[in-house]
Amino acid sequence: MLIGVPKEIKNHEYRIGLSPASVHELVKNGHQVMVENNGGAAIGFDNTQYEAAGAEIIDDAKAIFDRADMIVKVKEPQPQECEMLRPGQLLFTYLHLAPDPTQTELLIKSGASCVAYETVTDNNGGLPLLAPMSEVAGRMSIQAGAHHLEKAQGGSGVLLGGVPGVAPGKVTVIGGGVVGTHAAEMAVGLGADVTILDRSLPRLRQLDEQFKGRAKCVYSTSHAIEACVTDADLVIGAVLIPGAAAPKLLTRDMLPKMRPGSVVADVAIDQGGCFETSKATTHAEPTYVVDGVVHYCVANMPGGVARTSTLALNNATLPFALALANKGLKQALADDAHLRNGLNVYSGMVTCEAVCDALGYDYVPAEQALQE
Ligand SMILES: NC(=O)C1=CN([C@@H]2O[C@H](COP(=O)(O)OP(=O)(O)OC[C@H]3O[C@@H](n4cnc5c(N)ncnc54)[C@H](O)[C@@H]3O)[C@@H](O)[C@H]2O)C=CC1
Ligand SMILES: CC(=O)C(=O)O
Ligand SMILES: [Mg+2]
Repeated sequence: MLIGVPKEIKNHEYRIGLSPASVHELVKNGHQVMVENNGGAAIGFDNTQYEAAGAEIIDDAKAIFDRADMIVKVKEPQPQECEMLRPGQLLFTYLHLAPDPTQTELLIKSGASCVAYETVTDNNGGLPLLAPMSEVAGRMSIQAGAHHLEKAQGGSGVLLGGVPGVAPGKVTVIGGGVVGTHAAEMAVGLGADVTILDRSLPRLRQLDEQFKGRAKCVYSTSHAIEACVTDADLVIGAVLIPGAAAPKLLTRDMLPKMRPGSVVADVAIDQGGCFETSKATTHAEPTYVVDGVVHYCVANMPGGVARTSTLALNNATLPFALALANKGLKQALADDAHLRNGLNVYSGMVTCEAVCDALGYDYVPAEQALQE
């Protein structure tokens, strides 16, 4: 198969779909890989490393989109990238379609087959291609939150760990999945006073076992969320209903009850955000203020630590990229129900039920779409 890896074009996005090691693996399996000129240069993967791994360096994205059977990316395709996709071409990347009607429409129009990292599943009920970036974003959210609590950044001037004689800052984490757990571990590590809310009792039991009293584990109701949020210095939004738009759990009326300069970091922003007042921001301008509360809503947080993130993402995506390249889309999806769950758009049909629910499309199950 001829595989194309364009350079990412989203604001401050320095990750790349395939690392040199992944290219080497695909080439060893008999495939050809095209990488855009300097696609990984910003994170120390220069053209010579890709060439040594067997890739061909291509000057512009258009030539890659024109020729490749499969495009491997990181972020959802931007409008100009969607325009370059063509019928039958395979796109393997994050999509986050439920909150994004424009991208969904463009992918339907393209006729391409679009497999979304974030809806591929595993045997344990997890999302193996989302997990590595959730680990990164969860850990980063505390770093970002601590930074924006500083006065010079518009924050309240609270040090999360406190000092002897001064109580630590309070961190509320809404959603105790991968993002939430990694956020809580970092916050606990800094010495903060941490509360995690989740609506899954089995998950709360696991968290209780893991944190052994170092974090409070609370059942998520709107009443509990309001009590924890209004007492917090830093709130992390980390809920997910796979494929679907995030529920709005932190509502606008709670903001005036928070201490001015408190920070809310909505990691779930790529699914539309779980705070009513969230709107996506970029690494260049990560925050804005509503009712005195600093909002951090960067939709591609792992792009900020792009080298670590590219390596972590490739560890998870490579086996699936290999399966798609070795077997072709139809056979790879027929053989693996978990990978099949990643198919969101196929030949103009929307094959992810949660996306159809959010955007009003007729749902065509992947099995049915693939037969047409
Ligand atoms: N902004 C960014 O750069 C990044 C964003 N993300 C996003 O972060 C979000 C969370 O991802 P993961 O932690 O991997 O998901 P996950 O599936 O591991 O965890 C989500 C948790 O939310 C809980 N939950 C659902 N409804 C809830 C409610 N009403 N109250 C409390 N908890 C509730 C679930 O029980 C689950 O434990 C996703 O939207 C993901 O796309 C992930 C990586 C990077
Ligand atoms: C998960 C995601 O959207 C990201 O890593 O940017
Ligand atoms: Mg994202």
